[in-house]
Parts: sequence; structure tokens; C-alpha cells
Amino acid sequence: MSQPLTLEELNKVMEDADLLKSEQQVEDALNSMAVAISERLKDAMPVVYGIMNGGLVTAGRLLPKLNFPLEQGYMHATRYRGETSGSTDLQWQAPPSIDMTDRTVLIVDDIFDEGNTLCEVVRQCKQQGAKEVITAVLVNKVHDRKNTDLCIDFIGMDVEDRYVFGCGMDYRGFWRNAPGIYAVKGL
Ligand SMILES: O=P(O)(O)OC[C@H]1O[C@H](OP(=O)(O)OP(=O)(O)O)[C@H](O)[C@@H]1O
Ligand code: HPA
Repeated sequence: MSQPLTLEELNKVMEDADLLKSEQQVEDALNSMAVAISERLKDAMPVVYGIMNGGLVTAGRLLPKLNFPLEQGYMHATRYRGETSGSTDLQWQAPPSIDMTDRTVLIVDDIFDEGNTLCEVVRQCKQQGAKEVITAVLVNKVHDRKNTDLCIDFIGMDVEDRYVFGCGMDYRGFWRNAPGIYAVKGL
């Protein structure tokens, strides 16, 4: 585990960060995703999971824009645990809360990076009897280190291959609340 950061260090991270996507660009991306997802799932009565923690902000901003009846569940899976590189195993802090047998499941997350998290979540949902599993992420990080062939159904925006934070994504546990998407200086 890294040393905890001070308030001054955390404020400096933000001051030095590069803004990759403004709050308005994020909002526009969420609006476009909502239109496309609504068209696809309007008759499916899906159960929707934002993957805690990172998926909370994307799900919280996206769900009110979805124009069809859905049920919201809770699951918490983590791989990075507050660090800037992930371990290979996914840790389940809370398994899916709603039975998904024969249901359409929509998984919402903040970022598709190396892909291990969504790949494992999708696998678990299918194992638990989901009829179909649809995935939506606010951000796809563009690089050639994906560890999965999983194709994400709905992507808000691509970002470059840097460590990013904001809109639910953390820098060592902090700054998930930043309204745009930022890249840490030097990372
Ligand atoms: O595509 P991957 O390389 O697997 O990375 C993406 C995942 O990493 C982050 O979660 P993290 O494990 O950091 O937990 P958190 O949601 O609590 O931030 C993020 O929220 C995604 O779920
Ligand atoms: O770039 C990232 N930022 C925050 N969380 C993440 N989880 C995977 N990649 C990232």
C-alpha cells in the first residue's frame, strides 16, 4: 500500500493535471449513450448494475436519462484497491443483489482499461443465469494491453493511455468527485 496523500499533495495533483474531457463533454457523451441504450433496452425490463465504486457516478448520471422501466441492483467488485495499477484477481466486496436468472442485465462502469474487471463481471452474470449481459462504460482507455476480447456495447468516449481521474475514477482513492476527466501529471 502507498503512503496516504496529504491535502496539499491532493490539491497539487489537481492543479497539475491535464483536463482531457470537460464536464460538458462528459454530459454530451452521457446523453448520446442514454439515447442509444434506451433504443436498445426499452422493452427489456433490465436489471442495471453500476459497479461500485467507480461506476457510481456514471450510473448516477446516466440512469435518470434512461427512458424505460429498469430495476437497479448493487454489486461491488474491485481490482485496483486504491492503487494506480491493478492486481490480476478481482475482489468481490458485494455480490450482485438481485436475481438475474433469465434477465437482461446492463452493467455500467466508469472505465474499460485492461478489461479484467468487466470480463469477470460479465462472466459472473452469465454464470448466474442472465439471459444477456449488456455493458456500458463512460470511458475506454485506448491501448493494446486489453486482457479480454470482450466488446463493450456502449462507450461514451475514448481517452488516451494515461492514468485518469474524475467522474467516479479515483487517484489513490480521491478526486472521484471531479466533474470532468483529468490525467495525472507524469502518469
Ligand atoms: O479494465 P480494468 O483494468 O479492470 O479497470 C477498470 C476497473 O478499475 C476500476 O475499479 P477499481 O478496481 O479501481 O475499484 P473502484 O471501482 O473502487 O475504483 C474501475 O472502476 C473499473 O471497474
Ligand atoms: O486510469 C484509471 N483511473 C482510475 N481508475 C482506473 N481503473 C483502471 N484504470 C483507471
